Amino acid sequence: MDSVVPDNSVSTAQPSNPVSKNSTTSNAIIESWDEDIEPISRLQIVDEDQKFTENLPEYMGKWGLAEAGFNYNVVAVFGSQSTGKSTLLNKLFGTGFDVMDETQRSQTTKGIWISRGRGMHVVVMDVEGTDGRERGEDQDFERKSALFSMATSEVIILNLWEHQVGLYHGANMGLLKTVFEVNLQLFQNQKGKEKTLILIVIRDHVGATPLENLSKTLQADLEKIWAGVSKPEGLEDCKIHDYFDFMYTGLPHKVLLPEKFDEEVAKLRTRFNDPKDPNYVFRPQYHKRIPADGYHIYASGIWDTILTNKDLDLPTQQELLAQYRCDEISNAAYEVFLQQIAPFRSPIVEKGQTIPELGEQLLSIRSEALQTFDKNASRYHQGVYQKKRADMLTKLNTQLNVLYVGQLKNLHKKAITMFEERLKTELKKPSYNFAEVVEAGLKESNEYFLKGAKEIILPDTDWSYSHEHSLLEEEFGEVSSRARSEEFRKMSKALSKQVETELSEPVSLALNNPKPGMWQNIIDAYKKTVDSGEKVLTQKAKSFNSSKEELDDSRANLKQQAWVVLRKKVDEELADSMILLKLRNSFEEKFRYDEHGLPRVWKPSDDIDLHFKRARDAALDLIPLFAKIELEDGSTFKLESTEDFDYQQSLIVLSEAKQIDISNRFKRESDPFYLEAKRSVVATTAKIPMWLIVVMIALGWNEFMTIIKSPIYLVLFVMCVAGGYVVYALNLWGPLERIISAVVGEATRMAKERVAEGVEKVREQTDDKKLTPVKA
Ligand SMILES: Nc1nc2c(ncn2[C@@H]2O[C@H](COP(=O)(O)OP(=O)(O)OP(=O)(O)O)[C@@H](O)[C@H]2O)c(=O)[nH]1
Repeated sequence: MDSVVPDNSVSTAQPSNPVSKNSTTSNAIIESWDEDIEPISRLQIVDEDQKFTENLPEYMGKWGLAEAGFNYNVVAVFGSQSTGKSTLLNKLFGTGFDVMDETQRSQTTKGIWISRGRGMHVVVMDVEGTDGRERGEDQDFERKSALFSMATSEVIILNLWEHQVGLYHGANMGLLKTVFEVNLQLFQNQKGKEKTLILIVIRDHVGATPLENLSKTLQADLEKIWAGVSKPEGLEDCKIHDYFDFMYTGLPHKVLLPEKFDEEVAKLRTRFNDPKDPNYVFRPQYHKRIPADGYHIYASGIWDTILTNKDLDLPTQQELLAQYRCDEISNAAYEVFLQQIAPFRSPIVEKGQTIPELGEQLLSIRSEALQTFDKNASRYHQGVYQKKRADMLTKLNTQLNVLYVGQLKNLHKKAITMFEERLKTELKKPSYNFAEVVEAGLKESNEYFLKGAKEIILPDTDWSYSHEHSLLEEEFGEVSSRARSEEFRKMSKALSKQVETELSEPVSLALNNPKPGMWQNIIDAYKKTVDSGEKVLTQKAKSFNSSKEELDDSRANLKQQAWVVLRKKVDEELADSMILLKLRNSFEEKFRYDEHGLPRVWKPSDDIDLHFKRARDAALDLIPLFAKIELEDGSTFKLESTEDFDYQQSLIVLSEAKQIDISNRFKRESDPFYLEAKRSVVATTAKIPMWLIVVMIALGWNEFMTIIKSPIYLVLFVMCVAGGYVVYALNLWGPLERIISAVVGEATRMAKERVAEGVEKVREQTDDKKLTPVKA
């Protein structure tokens, strides 16, 4: 169980101004601690059961040392039991270690205690005395605590009475042997690199033997002990000074000369807190280079290793500590890093947005995470730190890579959309050069992508956008070729329309005036149209950056398209009804009109049969002319067939069966003309015969002569004729007719009334007669 002495005044116990290793503080001139000041809190880090405390991190924080980095030192005290170790530490550092009650004279310090020096960044360790009286002959804990102190402290205070000097056992030479041995075990591979300072404090130094003499005696003893220490292989010749520096000091009797004692202790304190003191003990070469924030892990790790009796090898321990702490620091920085990049994930990965200056922001977040890591982890074992840093960088980059890939994809999509929209807008404009539009669009979108992609390539990554860029370029190609096809399609459509317009009239004219050179005229019109179409095509093809093959294909396509349009027009013009109309027109022209184009009036003398036959044959002769598109000499226009276009077949306009059908239908249609012609001859022949006219003149001669001879009749006749002429000339037959009918109607009505009145009168008279009584 950890036992901790309660400290109710931690704040007063804490230094208000942490002392820098390189600065002299007011503590340097403090001669003794005010007895009333609350001692600094202390902690038993290893208890009687050899269990390591779990409260060290808490106490390190409480003492204000957790964030001290390397700016702290560790001192431990060794010595026999009840030699005033705790007293000395309390006086020197203002700590509150238990001091033996004078009356009891029993061991007070059990296990290992730790506290902080007042006003100093010093961890003070009070180690159980090594007398063995309380523990019997069990040297186990002595060795373990020596190992622990040596592994964690820079300065070891070796406390001994003056009268013990020169006595092997009395001066704790056995303990020193242990110290030397464990030191060799711990630092065997670091000869000369890390030294430990042993400050030998001779207590109750009365001064009869000068300190110099005492130190010489002690030094000689130490060399002797060193010689007797069994050394590892390869280190047989190593010297004590390869591993240790020694300092000696004496202190007067505390009980007999308390003031002198306090004075000397105050002087001694400057060695611990005044770097300018020539005997300053915390020289950099003694520092164990354990960052303060990792001290608790290191210390507990050392103790665990000691307990399990494994070989305690400090470099390995330092590496282990570095690994543990670097992981801890890395994880903490990584958590913050994850929180910082979280807001980017949704817009990039889920919403497909691009974030401007993403690279800069990600780099800043990554740098911050690395800086946090570097700040705390760089103090640890360099090999481990560098490796962990590389690991962390990889871990950070893995997370950032998701955003990088997402942003790259979104840039890709946006570049394509940008390109498509630009094409769409530019190609809508009235005059444009396709190749120029495509080139400008490509340049703009490509630059956009490259700018964004370069921006998000972070240093210290193997990221590359070349694959995505090549995919983008492929897609650009597809988009532009789609746009080109679309433009080609539009152009072909426009050309087809143009061809249709240009061909429509000549085809219609030629087919409505059928004659042997008809098809030649149509082909000529076709060639002319195709020529002008080809000119447009060639001009546009330049703008499309078309290859020669593409242009040739387009030309062939144009010819074919134009031919299809032509055939369509021919089919329209030579549909059944149209062809019959054309035949009838031709027939009527020859049959119903004479050579001067005047309508023919058939006379009995005319040979209707012959005329009819000629006209009909001429019309029927047109059927084979219409039936096939061929030139006058029987040859055909040359055009290449393709898979879906059979040119030879397209030359046939009317099949054999169709020709027969049209021929029969026409014959039936033409028959009524023959009959009509015949009837019109009969009608002309059925006129009033001459003799009848002569008879009529002979019979009416007397009346005619009467009118001529009588002036009244003549005048009346002339007036009637003139009146008739006026009515005819002024077109007054209608009104005259209405007047006459109105007059006749009125006259009839009046006549009817008169008749009715007459009848009424007659009836009344009849009735009167009936009513008159007969005079008897
Ligand atoms: N003669 C003498 N006695 C001292 C001196 N310093 C302390 N003492 C007394 O020695 C006794 C033991 O003191 P501690 O400080 O408890 O000694 P310690 O070495 O810490 O004892 P443990 O922790 O039990 O090993 C106490 O009664 C002190 O008063 C000194 O300089 N000279």
